[in-house]
Amino acid sequence: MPAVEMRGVSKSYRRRGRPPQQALDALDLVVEHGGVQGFLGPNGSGKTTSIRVLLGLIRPDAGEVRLLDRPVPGDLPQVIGSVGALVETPLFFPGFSGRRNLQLLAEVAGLPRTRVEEVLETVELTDRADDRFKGYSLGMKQRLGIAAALLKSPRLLVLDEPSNGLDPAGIRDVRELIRRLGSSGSTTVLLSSHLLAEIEQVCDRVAILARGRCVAAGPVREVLAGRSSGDVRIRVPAPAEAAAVLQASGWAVSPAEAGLVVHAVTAPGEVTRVLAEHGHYLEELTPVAADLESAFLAITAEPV
Ligand SMILES: Nc1ncnc2c1ncn2[C@@H]1O[C@H](COP(=O)(O)OP(=O)(O)OP(=O)(O)O)[C@@H](O)[C@H]1O
Repeated sequence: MPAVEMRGVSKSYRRRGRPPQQALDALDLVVEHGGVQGFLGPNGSGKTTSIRVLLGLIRPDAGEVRLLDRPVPGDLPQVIGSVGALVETPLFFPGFSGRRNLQLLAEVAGLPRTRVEEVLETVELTDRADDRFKGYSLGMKQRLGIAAALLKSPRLLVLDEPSNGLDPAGIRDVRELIRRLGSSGSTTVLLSSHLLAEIEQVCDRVAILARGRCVAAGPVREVLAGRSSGDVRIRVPAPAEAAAVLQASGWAVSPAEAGLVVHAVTAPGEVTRVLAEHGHYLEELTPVAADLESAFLAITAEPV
């Protein structure tokens, strides 16, 4: 049973004097339990809308949504207690300490104070827990927000662009925290981001959104490996001569560090054969993986 299932979910926003804006277009999305699932897409691709539909904050026009195996919004009351979310900058009392703010939330939720200490520990704010919230850095404020979302020991934690607006140290701390949460085994983390590096560093799996649709999904490595650039890097003892041989056989070749890159190769064995026929024996041949940036651009640019 997946943690999240969205099938054929559509949502348009009505706009005064203009045609409606289609934010989700028959979106299919499945998030399996455990680890960190990235939700990657350019601005306006529908990430926030999906999350708002998932949390029952807006109703979709069509489609089915299941959260922890319960239909949403129908069974939302039964399931929302197992979901923690940080969707906007959380509101805390600025003059109260981080600890006091969490204690108030815990009291409202009927949770023991020991839980406050546990989540402070998890987000590494114990040392600063008695300082006033208004004196916290943005990164600390964000980590306190994550602590608040963790109070209920959620099975699913939804974080919408948690690094937005943070300085590099804050970004690093939040990423480390998300990685730790994902590897704890008890919580599935759904992390939306438009930052490729963040997804690459933090996530186990990724779903890529473009124009309100999921255009690629799977383990981060597989989604990217499926987008190999078609280039191969080779090492030969005489690169200049080998390049001339390959060019004469119709390949585009460019020099690379310690060798050559042969472009748009469909059968690497052909490169080996042609070179061997001309007395050039390969020392190394490696496919060049598409870097994340170009894979992402290629995926989101494809017509769907
Ligand atoms: N309340 C709204 N009224 C009208 N259009 C909206 C509204 N909210 C979102 N949209 C539009 O729906 C589309 C999807 O927006 P959404 O915020 O879900 O995307 P996103 O991937 O989260 O982008 P971002 O990273 O910029 O927040 C965009 O074209 C956006 O302009």
